[in-house]
Amino acid sequence: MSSNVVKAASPLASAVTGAMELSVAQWLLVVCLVAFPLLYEWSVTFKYFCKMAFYNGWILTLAILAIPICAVRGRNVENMKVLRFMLLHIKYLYGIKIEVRGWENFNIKEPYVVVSNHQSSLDLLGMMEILPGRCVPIAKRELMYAGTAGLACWLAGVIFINRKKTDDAISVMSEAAETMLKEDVRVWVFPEGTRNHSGSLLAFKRGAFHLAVQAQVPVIPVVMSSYKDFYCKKEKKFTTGKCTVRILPGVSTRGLSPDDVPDLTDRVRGLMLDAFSQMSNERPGKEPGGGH
Ligand SMILES: CCCCCCCCCCCCCCC(=O)SCCNC(=O)CCNC(=O)[C@H](O)C(C)(C)COP(=O)(O)OP(=O)(O)OC[C@H]1O[C@@H](n2cnc3c(N)ncnc32)[C@H](O)[C@@H]1OP(=O)(O)O
Ligand SMILES: CCCCCCCC/C=C\CCCCCCCC(=O)OC[C@@H](O)COP(=O)(O)O
Repeated sequence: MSSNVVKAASPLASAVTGAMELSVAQWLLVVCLVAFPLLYEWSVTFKYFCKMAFYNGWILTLAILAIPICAVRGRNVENMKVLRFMLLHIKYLYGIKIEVRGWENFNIKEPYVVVSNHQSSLDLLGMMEILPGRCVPIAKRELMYAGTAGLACWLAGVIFINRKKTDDAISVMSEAAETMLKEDVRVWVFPEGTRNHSGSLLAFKRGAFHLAVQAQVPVIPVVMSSYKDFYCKKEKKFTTGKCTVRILPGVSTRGLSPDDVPDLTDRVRGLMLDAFSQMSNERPGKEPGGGH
């Protein structure tokens, strides 16, 4: 009988002895492996930071793969297709369903300027979902220095502007107007100029509209519905959810001059604001037309 007790106790004893032999680093690893999933499930804030860190980290990692592929062609807007292809799956990783409406409005052969609202870096998902061929975004210069992502963007022909130097930004955009026509390129601009998660649209900067008038090409407004139901930076909330992307009919600039830019800007912003409000009223749990 005593030998049975010894037999039964020995695995336990060896487990206890084994545990006592763990180094501090191994203990820390065990604690982290247990604590991480618990914290992830219990803390909305912890989940938010993990998801955002992975989002940025994953993009930086994917860019490592994209760089050699893009480098073969050199700096070329066709490389944007490579970035798009590499980023398209991210919505599945995050359980974000994207519904697109108005595809037909992109059926224009000539170049155009796309203008869209800018809520967060998550806009990249909606943008990649619908990015037309030969279309490059205008981005703040700081993004060029975002490690591998910056280099990938540069190789894909992203147009960088220095927001602190208006004259420089304007001359880069004037060059872009020429490039659009000479090289059949479309340009994507966030006319709010900065991320805005206020639930409305900021005043629009006029650069995108000057660009369209200078090149005499249409402006195509794109509106991404509010992320409020699944993402909120202030509340540190990031769950799964649905986003609707609406491509609105193009607005012609034919015959317009720089004097018409303020009016054009207001008109396009008005159209986008209407669409944004309408889409906000269609949010799950809300009756279309304003009910709660
Ligand atoms: C595998 C993975 C790899 C990684 C992949 C990652 C891909 C990422 C790509 C996504 C990138 C997204 C990046 C988003 C951003 O960075 S948003 C921030 C940058 N974008 C903008 O700022 C665009 C909008 N800004 C403008 O258009 C501004 O007008 C700007 C030109 C920048 C100037 O701004 P500012 O200094 O604030 O001045 P104003 O807007 O007040 O303008 C001053 C007056 O100048 C007139 N103006 C403006 N532009 C022009 C022009 N082109 N020609 C002539 N005149 C112009 C403007 O009308 C003002 O005059 P008035 O007041 O009207 O008299
Ligand atoms: C070695 C350096 C490493 C730096 C790491 C930087 C981390 C960045 C990592 C990945 C980049 C992800 C690309 C996301 C693209 C979205 C760009 C974006 O949303 O920019 C914000 C800009 O529109 C407005 O900026 P502000 O709201 O004015 O601010």
